[in-house]
Amino acid sequence: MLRIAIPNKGSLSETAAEMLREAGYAGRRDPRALTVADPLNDVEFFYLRPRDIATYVGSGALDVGITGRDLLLDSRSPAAEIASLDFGDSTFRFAGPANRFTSLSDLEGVRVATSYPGLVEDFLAKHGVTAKLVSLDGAVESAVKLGVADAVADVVSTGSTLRAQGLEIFGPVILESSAVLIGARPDVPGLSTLHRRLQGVLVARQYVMMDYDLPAELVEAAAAVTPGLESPTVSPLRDKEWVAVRVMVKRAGMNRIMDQLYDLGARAILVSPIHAARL
Ligand SMILES: Nc1ncnc2c1ncn2[C@@H]1O[C@H](COP(=O)(O)OP(=O)(O)OP(=O)(O)O)[C@@H](O)[C@H]1O
Ligand SMILES: O=P(O)(O)OC[C@H]1O[C@H](OP(=O)(O)OP(=O)(O)O)[C@H](O)[C@@H]1O
Ligand SMILES: [Mg+2]
Repeated sequence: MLRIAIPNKGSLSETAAEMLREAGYAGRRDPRALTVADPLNDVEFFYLRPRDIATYVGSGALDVGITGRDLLLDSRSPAAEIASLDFGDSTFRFAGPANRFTSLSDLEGVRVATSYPGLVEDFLAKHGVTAKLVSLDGAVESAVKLGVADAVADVVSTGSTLRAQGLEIFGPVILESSAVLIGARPDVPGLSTLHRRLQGVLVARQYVMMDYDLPAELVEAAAAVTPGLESPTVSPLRDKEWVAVRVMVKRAGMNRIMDQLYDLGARAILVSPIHAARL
């Protein structure tokens, strides 16, 4: 039985639960439940604070988990990232009062508030800067105005929280984060199935199926536009001069590709969603 840690609340919880549901796993009926058994899939879910998930997985108490890359690094847990899950994107940055700081070295000896002290300490140490970290639980953007710190290091999504507190980003990007699947033992039974299922959900979200009809002599030119993952499926049509092509394309670029195919001579270009996939 694979024991899986997933966020019980916060920014990552809803999408993580949705991905697992799309991957065919059982979810919570009671939103306050801390565990859910899914014997049909031979897994058990543990709903935990995202900040604690790397600790549980790193200690071996649980096999795998879904958390943020920033939270994983901050925890200094020995758990490793297995795959990025393409949601919960954020950037981790330094910020300070407008015009006060320009580069990382300006942080030398300065008070920096953060709720990710492990992550920030490791980053500063790597760059040879010694700052005084002020560890806070959240709302760190208020720390400067309230006088407990000179700068902050925090998760930035839209940047509106920083702006509202009169702070500006400076210095290098500390980390580009996203939700990740983590584990401590790559060979744990059941992990490869979970990983493949989650990848199937990502593929179903990122790709669409494209069908089109094409004069047979244009197959090579069309394959250059839509190479597919392995190779496009080309089927004969009743009219021997035409073929039907079926191929997966990235959802994000599909309209540009349809235009290119149309210009090339393809007709009846149809797009349909992929509901599930195993590649
Ligand atoms: N706008 C955002 N605000 C906070 N965290 C975000 C945001 N977007 C993505 N994340 C990611 O979500 C994870 C933090 O989730 P977590 O549940 O710990 O904090 P939270 O959503 O801020 O909830 P809370 O503040 O109630 O603890 C991190 O990996 C972070 O990078
Ligand atoms: O760039 P933005 O779109 O403004 O988002 C980033 C802010 O959102 C999060 O705060 P949250 O609401 O989770 O509160 P917290 O600081 O108490 O965790 C994060 O800690 C930042 O403060
Ligand atoms: Mg928060």
